[in-house]
Amino acid sequence: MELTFTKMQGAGNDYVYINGFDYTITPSQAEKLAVKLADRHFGIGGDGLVIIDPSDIADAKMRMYNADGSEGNMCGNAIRCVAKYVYDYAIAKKEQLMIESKSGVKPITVSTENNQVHLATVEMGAANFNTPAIPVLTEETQWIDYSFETAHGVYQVTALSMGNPHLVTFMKDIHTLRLSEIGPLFEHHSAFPERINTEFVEVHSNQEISMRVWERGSGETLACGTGACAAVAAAVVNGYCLSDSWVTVHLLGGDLEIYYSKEQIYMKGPAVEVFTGQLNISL
Ligand SMILES: N[C@H](CCC[C@H](N)C(=O)O)C(=O)O
Repeated sequence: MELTFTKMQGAGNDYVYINGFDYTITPSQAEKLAVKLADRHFGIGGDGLVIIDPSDIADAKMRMYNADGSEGNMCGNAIRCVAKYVYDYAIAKKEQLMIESKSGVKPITVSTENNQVHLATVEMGAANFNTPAIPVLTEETQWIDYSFETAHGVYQVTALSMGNPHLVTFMKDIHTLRLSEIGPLFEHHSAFPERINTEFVEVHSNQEISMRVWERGSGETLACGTGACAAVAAAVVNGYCLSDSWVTVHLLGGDLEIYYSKEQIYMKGPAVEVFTGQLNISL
């Protein structure tokens, strides 16, 4: 099957995008395709695969798959790129877009230059700290500054959902972390029946943090949009950052701006097309 794809990245979190308006790809095909195309040696290379489908309730629908083929419910960096694709390729040439995801419809405002999107602001919804909603298997109703035991020692963690599961821990220096060793201990821990995305955060001020992320199904990525929202939400409830103000999040792949309130989180960041291509693939 001849497939046209588009490679896009948001703060270095890169995915292969396929236009589902042109191709019908079943969930099981998408899971296999994600593993094949995400491979950085034998495929196109990326943190996963995103399929941009028609939607009955929004301008388009995002289906996101991690590099291991597992489907994620929401992806912040990818949804900005989906909005870019929908605008740039005239699926919906509007600066206020609605993009459907598995965790609801997200309103997105795009900023354009030369008739192309370069920046997008997403209404990400509210953080949910209730452990059953994340999910976390525990007697506790919330894990905020919770002492969490791993094979690598005890970490003070905060758990929350941004439509996908996140665990946030704060530390003095994130750059000496051996993430490939400790990331899987969190991702595959028995407390997380659906696994989990984990953010390791260094606080610089009440409006500036840095973070690294170990993503469920993709390993360490250069950025994670839902993860940046989770990091700021956890920083606010733990008293490190200000509520109702913008916080700059420095990630390995670039910066995201996050505005936290109890009711709504906004994420602002870049959306970049890297290249397009064709490939022949058997589904
Ligand atoms: N990179 C994405 C998050 C992917 C989450 C995925 N790893 C999962 O929840 O399974 C983001 O920018 O929000």
